[in-house]
Amino acid sequence: MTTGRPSTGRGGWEVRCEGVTCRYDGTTALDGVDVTFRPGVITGLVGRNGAGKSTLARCIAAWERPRDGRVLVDGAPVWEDAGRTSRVVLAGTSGPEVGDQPVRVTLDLMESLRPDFDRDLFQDLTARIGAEPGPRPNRLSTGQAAAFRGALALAAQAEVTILDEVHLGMDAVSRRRFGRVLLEEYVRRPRTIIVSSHLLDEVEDVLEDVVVLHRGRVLATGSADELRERHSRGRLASLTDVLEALTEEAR
Ligand SMILES: Nc1ncnc2c1ncn2[C@@H]1O[C@H](COP(=O)(O)OP(=O)(O)OP(=O)(O)O)[C@@H](O)[C@H]1O
Repeated sequence: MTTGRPSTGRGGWEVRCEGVTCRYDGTTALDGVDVTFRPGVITGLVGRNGAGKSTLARCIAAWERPRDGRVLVDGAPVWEDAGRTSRVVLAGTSGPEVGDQPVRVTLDLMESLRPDFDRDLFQDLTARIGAEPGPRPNRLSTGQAAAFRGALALAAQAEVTILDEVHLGMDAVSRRRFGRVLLEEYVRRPRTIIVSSHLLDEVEDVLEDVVVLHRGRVLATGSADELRERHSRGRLASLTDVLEALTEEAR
């Protein structure tokens, strides 16, 4: 797609980053990032601490405007395009919840901002993950809040869904259930999913593509299987092995 009008297909939208550069007072968080996330594919955005993953996630979701370059979602710039921003959802370590208000206020907000947000699906997802939403979001523990945000993001049924360390704080059972629910929802309604997590061993099985960031630059992209095979020495490499090898080479 190259027109300004978003496509209405249900398979998820392509995300293309062209020369995306972001700086914070002397720190270059992203340095000319050129990368494409394929539509309808689950891609892992991986990298060591400070690599720029969260900054890239925020640029894709139009929470942050790159100093240079641009992010194209479904072929057109995402920045200040409500038809696109409403269909790119980012769940991270902070979220859209209205902490000190009853949960229904957050659900009302999601319904007004996200065209395909489904309240019943949200309730169903929290039950499947085993995370009761509680009376108010600010009374949730770290892990409960993470599961709450993950369920909100999936219930938005957005064409582009970004999960940035959404697993952080979830206990092992919640992480396993969330992973299962993520796949079930993806199969039920395919969309473009970008997953950033340091728990690579736990998420790597669901990743089809991988983008490796290092010091604000793209070190490698490709299918997860290709990258694992390329870095295998006698035994099949894990994504942690791939990340270690690539970032050592780049030192
Ligand atoms: N608001 C900010 N102000 C100043 N520097 C920032 C800010 N946000 C990020 N940075 C810097 O930008 C760089 C990239 O940070 P970012 O959070 O995107 O990395 P990350 O890959 O998500 O890291 P982690 O895996 O540790 O969460 C880091 O050097 C970080 O210190």
